[in-house]
Amino acid sequence: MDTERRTGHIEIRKLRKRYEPHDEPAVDDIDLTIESGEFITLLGPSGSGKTTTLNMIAGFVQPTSGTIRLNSRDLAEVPTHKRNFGMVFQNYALFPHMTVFDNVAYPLRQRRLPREKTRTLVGDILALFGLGGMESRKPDQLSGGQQQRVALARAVVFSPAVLLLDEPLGALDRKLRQALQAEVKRLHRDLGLTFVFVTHDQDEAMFLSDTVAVFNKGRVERVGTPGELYDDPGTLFVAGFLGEANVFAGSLVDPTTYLWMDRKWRVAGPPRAGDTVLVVRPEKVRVFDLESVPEGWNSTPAVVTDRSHLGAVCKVDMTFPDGATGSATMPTDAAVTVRPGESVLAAWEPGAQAFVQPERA
Ligand SMILES: Nc1ncnc2c1ncn2[C@@H]1O[C@H](COP(=O)(O)OP(=O)(O)OP(=O)(O)O)[C@@H](O)[C@H]1O
Repeated sequence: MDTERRTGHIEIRKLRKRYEPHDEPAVDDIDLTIESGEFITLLGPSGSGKTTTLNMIAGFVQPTSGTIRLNSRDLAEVPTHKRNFGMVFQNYALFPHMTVFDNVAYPLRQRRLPREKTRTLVGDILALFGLGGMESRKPDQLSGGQQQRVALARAVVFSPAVLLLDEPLGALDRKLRQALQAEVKRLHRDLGLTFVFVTHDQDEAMFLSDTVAVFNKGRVERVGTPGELYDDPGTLFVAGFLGEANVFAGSLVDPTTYLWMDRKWRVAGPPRAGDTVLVVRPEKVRVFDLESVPEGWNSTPAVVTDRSHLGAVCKVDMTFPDGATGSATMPTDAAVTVRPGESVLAAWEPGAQAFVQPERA
């Protein structure tokens, strides 16, 4: 079987990159399996090693050690142009002197496809991207969004095994970015191709991906579906990077009781070993008058510092007795009447809290 024609299944094992002369590796022994046809996003802050990882998959950067396999084949000796990967980057990198048609036809001509076949494939893919009728324009006669559509069309026209995307929408304004996100998602559904997408934008990652791999300081801190990572982030870093979290660092006194300051809270399910920090998402927190918390809920006193109307939701910012800040969000019509300066009880159901590992040094 011609393995390179299949949609790509990628296996990354003990992959490491250390750039000379730095001591700290940019990518530190990561393991990651990318399923065939999956949309995976490498998400993390600037400098966490996402682009280095993508560039090692692409073949632009030589790993210091470790292996990358595509459909079981070790890519160590396979040069970039033989990996059969489509690529899209933030800066469109279209050929400025070529027309839209020639830009998109370029990878097919390189592969010496017959002229008629090239014409058909380019026509089909331009239609898919809503670029019909623009064949003879040059890139500088297109908007930013259209240029990025051409770049996407060029990256998938030759049916690659995998599409690699490095912050492809980073240069676009918010509205356009959202429109293109929807197109990228549709494209993935239509093509059934493996997508590996790099971003530092958590909302973009959550919206697009089947699976998110969260990078922190050169390591993959956690891998899961957006829902899994949000509800059970596993580490304090992931809890804070994917959404907001109220953080309480106390201790488990017995399997059903968590002690924080002088508060004793109920534990719904026993935490995993090492998961010592309790986190609660703001939308799980409700704010009550003192002494009126529902039976069985966990609660802490708090002082309201701000209340803001965010359209669909209302956000209440608070300070807790340990001096930490936190928040609660609730539907605007939940009739919250609290005012800054007021003392309240912030409360949640035990099932709504999660336990995570503290931040690693
Ligand atoms: N060519 C290079 N030479 C030396 N150091 C590099 C090189 N490329 C990246 N680095 C360093 O490796 C680390 C990881 O960078 P990388 O670009 O992979 O991170 P990233 O998560 O993609 O961040 P960003 O979103 O800012 O690109 C950083 O500390 C960076 O400074």
